[in-house]
Amino acid sequence: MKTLIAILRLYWRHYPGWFLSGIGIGLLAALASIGLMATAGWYLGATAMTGATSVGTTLAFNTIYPGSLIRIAALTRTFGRYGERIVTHDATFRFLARMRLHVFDGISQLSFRRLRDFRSGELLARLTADVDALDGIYLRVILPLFTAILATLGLLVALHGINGPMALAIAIILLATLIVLPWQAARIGVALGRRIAFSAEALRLRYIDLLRGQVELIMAGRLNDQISSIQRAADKIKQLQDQLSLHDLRGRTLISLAGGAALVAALLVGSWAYERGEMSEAVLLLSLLAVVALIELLAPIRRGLLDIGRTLYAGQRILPLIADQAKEDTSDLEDHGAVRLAIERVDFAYSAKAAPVLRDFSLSLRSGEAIGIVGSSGAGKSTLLSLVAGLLDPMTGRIRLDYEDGRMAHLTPRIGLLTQRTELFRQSLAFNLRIADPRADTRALETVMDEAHLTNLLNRLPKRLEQTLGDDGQGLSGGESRRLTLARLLLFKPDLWLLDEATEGLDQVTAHAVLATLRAVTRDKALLFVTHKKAEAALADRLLVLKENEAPVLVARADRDQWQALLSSLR
Ligand SMILES: Nc1ncnc2c1ncn2[C@@H]1O[C@H](COP(=O)(O)OP(=O)(O)OP(=O)(O)O)[C@@H](O)[C@H]1O
Repeated sequence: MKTLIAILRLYWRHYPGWFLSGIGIGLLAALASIGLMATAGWYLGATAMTGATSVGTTLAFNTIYPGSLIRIAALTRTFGRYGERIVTHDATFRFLARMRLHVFDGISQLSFRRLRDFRSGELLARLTADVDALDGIYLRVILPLFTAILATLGLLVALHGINGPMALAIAIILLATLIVLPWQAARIGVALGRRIAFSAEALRLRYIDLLRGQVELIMAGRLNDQISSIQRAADKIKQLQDQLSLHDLRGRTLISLAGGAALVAALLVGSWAYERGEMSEAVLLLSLLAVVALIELLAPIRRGLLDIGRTLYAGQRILPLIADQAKEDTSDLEDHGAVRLAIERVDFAYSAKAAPVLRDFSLSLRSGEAIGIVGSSGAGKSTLLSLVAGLLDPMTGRIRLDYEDGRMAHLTPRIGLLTQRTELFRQSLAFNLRIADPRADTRALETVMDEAHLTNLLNRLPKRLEQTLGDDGQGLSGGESRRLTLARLLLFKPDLWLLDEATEGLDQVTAHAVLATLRAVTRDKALLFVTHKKAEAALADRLLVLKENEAPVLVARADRDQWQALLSSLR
């Protein structure tokens, strides 16, 4: 129930007008449908009785008014249904598109640690299948339910005006149907829908495992096992869907029975009223056909509620991802000003059981300063960069990065991280660069390519900046890929630069050239970098030495002897 309310609140918050107009137009179409049947019933009854009683006598019967009413009702019903489809589907698609963006924003803000908890393909399922499943709540549950309840109440009020006892008899049967059947359908739907969604997820993940690990599965002779497990998941879904269809069929039968009961009750009470002269034949026929039209409105509610489990399950999985996205945009800011990084008494371990990588660790860094991190492999150098970049969360303590100018305190400084792993997309070179600045023109792109010492590469590519790259930068050498991500950072103009072995894998000449660029562009920025190389370490004002199970040591350039000894220990 909480999930249902949360989804409806989201819908209501973004599209209250569409939400209400959909129900309004749906109700209009439903009332027109009832009105059409009722007027047609009255018209038939009245003409029949006119024919029966007019033999030998002269009876006048006005066919203009009922004929016009029937036409108006028929047109209203047709246009109402069309309008309702347009409005409700448009609103739903807008809602889904917005939710997809919210879910994506939520995913992009997850810490690295939370991201690792998801299996591959799971996040894609959140963005696609789960968001799509939300369409059912409004279109197939709220809309038919509200329309049916309001139309039933409207008809009962009208019937009460015609004949109280008849309205009461119909009210008892229809209201009981409107309570019992949806409740029972929702109960079955929640249980079965959840199981179907669960099995569909298992099927999807097993497929992804099969596709990703095909070679390993073949080598280990486990391909058939994996295919059988996929088959089992598919069979399970079919079995559950058959159960759902069976419940749907039963529900339809029950609705037909309830409708039949309401009709019989209306007929009995109405005939009784007719015999006592309280109701004409035409009005009796009108009432009966109005009830028939109303019963038609009840069937869709049940089908929608049977599917509700799938929707709720999807809602439960994506609602936690939809965070409040009220971030400030700093993309328009030209002059970012000075920043200050403060790492205060941070403890970090990869899991509760793992040994801590950092213990009670503090460090501060300002714009214009450069700290190089050196030390043994596995000492936590990359981990420290990930913590500062916000990819990992400290267990205790805090890490703050702020603009020194108090007027910019509400803005988030830009962090640029260059790691060993480069992320390049199967898109043009220009696209890959413009991720950092969508408004950058060709000249700006060529400038950063030049600064990253990639002009030779650019000249080699037949389509230059429009050349499409392969997945993960296929077609480029490792060094070129890394320099391309460096060019992207140059375009991004971070306030804090985090570099993890920036010149690793580059030949000496290129490494020197890249270092010269880095020195120039980071001169008035804050720079924290990991290195094993003497030439790179010489860029720093202070060197942080990290060693496993030892307290970190900070060596300043002014401390000449220690500085020299440290540099000469590097290659
Ligand atoms: N994702 C992870 N999950 C669990 N443990 C990890 C993870 N990444 C690193 N570690 C562990 O944390 C410790 C610090 O690793 P880190 O990569 O920060 O070291 P490093 O100093 O950068 O090493 P190197 O110089 O070899 O790159 C190591 O013991 C490593 O095994």
